[in-house]
Amino acid sequence: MTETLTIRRPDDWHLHLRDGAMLKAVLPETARHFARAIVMPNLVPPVVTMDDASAYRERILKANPGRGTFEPLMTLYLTEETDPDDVALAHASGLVKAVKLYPAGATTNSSSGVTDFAKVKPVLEKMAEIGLPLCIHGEVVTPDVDIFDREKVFIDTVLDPIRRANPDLKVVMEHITTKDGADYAREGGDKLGATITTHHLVINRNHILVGGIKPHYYCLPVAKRETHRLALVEAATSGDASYFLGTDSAPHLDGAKENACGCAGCFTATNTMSILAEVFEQEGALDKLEAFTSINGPRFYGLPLNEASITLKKGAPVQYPSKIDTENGPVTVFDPQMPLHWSVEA
Ligand SMILES: NC(=O)N[C@@H](CC(=O)O)C(=O)O
Ligand SMILES: [Zn+2]
Ligand SMILES: [Zn+2]
Repeated sequence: MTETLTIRRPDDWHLHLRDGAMLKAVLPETARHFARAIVMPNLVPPVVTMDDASAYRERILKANPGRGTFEPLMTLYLTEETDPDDVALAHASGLVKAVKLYPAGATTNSSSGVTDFAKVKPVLEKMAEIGLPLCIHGEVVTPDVDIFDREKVFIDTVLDPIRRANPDLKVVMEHITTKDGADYAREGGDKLGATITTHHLVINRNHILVGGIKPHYYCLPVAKRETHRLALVEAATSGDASYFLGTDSAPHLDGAKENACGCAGCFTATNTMSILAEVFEQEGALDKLEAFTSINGPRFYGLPLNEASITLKKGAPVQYPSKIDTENGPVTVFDPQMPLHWSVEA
């Protein structure tokens, strides 16, 4: 007997598509299975204004010829100079679905991010007023805070004060990696959501460091100890409306990862749905997969659920490429170190 699972077509609520040759190479990997994605604005230079977002959206659509209906949901990169009126206009036009807050220096291409939170107060107030969500990379960058504690300290010292000062602001805690993050999101009411990545459901910090350093498992926020991974699995598979998929699929050329100063990001677009089905099945929670990938996200963002569906089929271990090629070199696909039995039917 073949087992199949049909769910609404999934969306990715946190995705890096990059630009140019990389965009061309990675976009089909997402468009194959996903209907929509919240596209991260951390290009070089970043996507700051409505005009930037509009031009970037055109480049994405052009890179996806004849591949159906993939819809990029655009975001703006919050800087200390961001103009609240430009944000409001971008939202009103329907172009922009969220604003992204990077603490300056926290992650890849975050140097134009925020250091002085007082400077972005007018933008946050405007966003609360118009109902535009703020997506947050939640890590402090102060050198005295241990990298494994950056998320928890951020919640206590930055996120909670922001939310108290702006109780109507919709906030997404991006790529949570701790039990503290999962608990805070669950208790935060309907104005607070959290994305969970594919890779943080699979790896803990041992995968990065035991038996030699594994650059393809290095991402930010860095994977934490096993107790935290288990809390994330529990959260994602619970069906709780606070949690939704944001793969944070973040391609870098192999040469930039396999490097004395390797950059952060795991590329999971290619095998995400197979990995998630495997993880949810192991938890006896396949019936909760659709909530995580296809329902909780659009509900939070106030967008319609996808009417189209995908069917996953269980069988012999799935074959997927270990790398995808770009004009500038290969990008390694995330290796979950376990056989995957669920494939997405074409
Ligand atoms: N997650 C990562 O490790 N890297 C992301 C940036 C981010 O999402 O923080 C990237 O753009 O490469
Ligand atoms: Zn991030
Ligand atoms: Zn990201």
